[in-house]
Amino acid sequence: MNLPKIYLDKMKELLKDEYDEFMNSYNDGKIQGLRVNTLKISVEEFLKINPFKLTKVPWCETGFYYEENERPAKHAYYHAGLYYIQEPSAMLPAEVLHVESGDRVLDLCAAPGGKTTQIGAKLKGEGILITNDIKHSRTKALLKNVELCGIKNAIVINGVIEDLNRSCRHFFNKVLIDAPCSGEGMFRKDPSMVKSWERTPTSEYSNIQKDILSQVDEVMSGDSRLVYSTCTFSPDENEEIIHGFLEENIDYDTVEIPKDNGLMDGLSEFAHGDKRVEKCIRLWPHKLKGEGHFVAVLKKDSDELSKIKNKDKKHKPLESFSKFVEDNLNCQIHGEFREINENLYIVPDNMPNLAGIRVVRSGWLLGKYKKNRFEPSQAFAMGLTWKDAKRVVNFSSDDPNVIKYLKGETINVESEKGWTLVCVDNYPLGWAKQMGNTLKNYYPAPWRWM
Ligand SMILES: C[S@@+](CC[C@H](N)C(=O)[O-])C[C@H]1O[C@@H](n2cnc3c(N)ncnc32)[C@H](O)[C@@H]1O
Repeated sequence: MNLPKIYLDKMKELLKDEYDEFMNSYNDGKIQGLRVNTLKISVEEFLKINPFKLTKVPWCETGFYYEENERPAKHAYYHAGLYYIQEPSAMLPAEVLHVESGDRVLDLCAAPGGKTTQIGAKLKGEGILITNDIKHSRTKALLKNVELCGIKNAIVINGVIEDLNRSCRHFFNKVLIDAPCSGEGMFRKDPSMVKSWERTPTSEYSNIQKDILSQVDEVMSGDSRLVYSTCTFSPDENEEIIHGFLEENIDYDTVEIPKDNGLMDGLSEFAHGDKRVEKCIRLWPHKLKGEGHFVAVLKKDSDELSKIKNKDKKHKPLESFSKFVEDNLNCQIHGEFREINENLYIVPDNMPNLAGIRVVRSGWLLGKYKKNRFEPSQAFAMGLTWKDAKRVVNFSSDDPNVIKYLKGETINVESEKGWTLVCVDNYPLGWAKQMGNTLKNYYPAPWRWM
């Protein structure tokens, strides 16, 4: 691989006698992984039906390596949201955020949603996840991944941290900042990143990182955890940033994470000798099977209280939704219903007032009111199980009808008239409507198999 001299010199200074070992890692193949989505299936059940050759990622209980010749994104189980494809070192930040069901979590730099989908699974539908990206175009992929994985308690927004300072003051007990960075850990996986590295100095990223961190305390509750991560090796975007943050924020300290399986300490010599940064984690490609990452876990300890009151408002959905449930489902849908522009949602408990913020999605989108009818959404299908629907058409993963359905084509099968949940091996893919001998396809156009 052709790497810029200035980068190589920097790595020599950083790695000293490990430099050659690090450089040799560029000759290895890229490392690829998938993470089982436990909102849909347990790891144990997945391993029973798994069609790939997998080996365990040591630092993530749901993470697996797959072989270079496998194509898990082309399998029907991917389209049923049974797993998310994620580079293995990128699985660590959400693991060490220690999310528990019921937490109030912010994922600030979230698109396309690798860590958000991991956090969503850990919340198990309880609590709230506000997931944000500054780029509106990137929130589309984020939203799709939230829906595909069946996450019901996420609010997807498009903004910057200042937008949340008022509405979510001291609200979150877990915050992840997976910061924009110079991406030096991506060179092996995506050599085109080298060009963008050459165009943009690391100082441009470190300014953005400092700016984000200078405002994060406003949204953190008294007793809370902050994880900062990057996929770059550059200390000015890693240890130095954490050192600067700790100097400015006396309520915070770094948290020790057990470092086994090749996880290494942060480098204090590049942070004015600040020993606190040694508790940070470096994932080096020559020390473990991963492309590379930096992760800092910080704990805030102060007695600030969340300013958010629990609004105990219950809205009733319109009759046409109740009729849809009665006619088509075997289950009841519970939660706080909210109607926004003829769309019906269930919003997470304790949802803050996000007035003035560009909200892309407010929780679980159930569907749309069309005149006197209710039309269910794709997100609704992805948040159900096959047992919830009165009419199910179930294909096995090697049935050609699966691809036909994912391509948006009409399928010839006979079943009872009405809304039907189309499944692969009992895992929902989306809606169709049985009419005569055909299933009219409601798989959304932007999701279709190309
Ligand atoms: C490293 S990527 C995030 C990857 C993501 N966490 C994942 O796991 O899939 C960084 C993201 O931060 C976004 N970003 C850049 N500056 C930001 C800012 N000031 N506030 C919020 N997001 C920002 C970028 O658009 C980009 O999508």
